[in-house]
Amino acid sequence: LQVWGSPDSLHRLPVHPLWQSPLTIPGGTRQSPINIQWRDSVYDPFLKPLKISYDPTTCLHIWNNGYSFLVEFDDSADRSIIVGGPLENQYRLKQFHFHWGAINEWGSEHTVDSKFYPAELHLVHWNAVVYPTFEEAVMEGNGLAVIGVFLKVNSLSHHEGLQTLVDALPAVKHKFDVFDPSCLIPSCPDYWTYAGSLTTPPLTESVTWIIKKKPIEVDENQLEAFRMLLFTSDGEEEKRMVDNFRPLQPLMNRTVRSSFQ
Ligand SMILES: CCN[C@H]1CN(CCOCC)S(=O)(=O)c2sc(S(N)(=O)=O)cc21
Ligand SMILES: [Zn+2]
Repeated sequence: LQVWGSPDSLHRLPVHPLWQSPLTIPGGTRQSPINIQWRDSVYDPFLKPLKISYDPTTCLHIWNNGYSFLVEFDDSADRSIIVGGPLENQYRLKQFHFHWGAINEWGSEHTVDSKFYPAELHLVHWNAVVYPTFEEAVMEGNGLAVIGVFLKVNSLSHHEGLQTLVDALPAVKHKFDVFDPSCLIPSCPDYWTYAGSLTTPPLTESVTWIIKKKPIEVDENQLEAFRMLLFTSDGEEEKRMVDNFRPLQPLMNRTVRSSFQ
């Protein structure tokens, strides 16, 4: 158990079975997630705005992979891509998924000034300009780019776009016709960026992280719908899918840059 917060608060963060074994990469120097200390981030005026162009018809299906639920996209051509920001090439959208907690006190993977959000969205893209397959890109330092978006609970803000996903959750093996994930990304262009890794096995140090400064707002019922999912499959003793976030990793010799002053 990680003790979080001041001793008197004695918040005890759960360590999910996925992370009970000390899953560390021997010699890892750029692991994720990390705490983003706002005042230590360095404004980089040469960072470009991130350009996002997704084709909603590339959306394939939503499913539960035992770690999260994810929506996968047809990445056989450059139809849903991001370019600009800290990226040297354009990257193709492969999938997006979420991480969340059992309660609203925690759930995100990254923290900002040591504050957790109740959930975090990851939009995963790969460098198809340089690498012939996604599998190869997963192993290379500039192979992946993941956009992180924090979710914040505001009982007055029902998120229309998220509701489309929430409606599909009960039958998670659900065919999707079209879904445009840009509706889940805040319009505010501000982001932090740093060199990191996958936060699940294989934990490869292949991710350029782009963490949006502004969260999206969702309502309590929408987050509760995430917590109804299961880690387990039919016939197994039910285990609710919650707290599927990796513990914070050391910053080591890295600087987090910001696109804003
Ligand atoms: C449960 C496995 N999660 C992996 C699956 N992929 C990598 C492995 O691919 C095998 C060829 S991935 O690149 O889609 C990816 S991104 C993230 S995260 N949380 O860091 O945004 C985790 C994962
Ligand atoms: Zn993730």
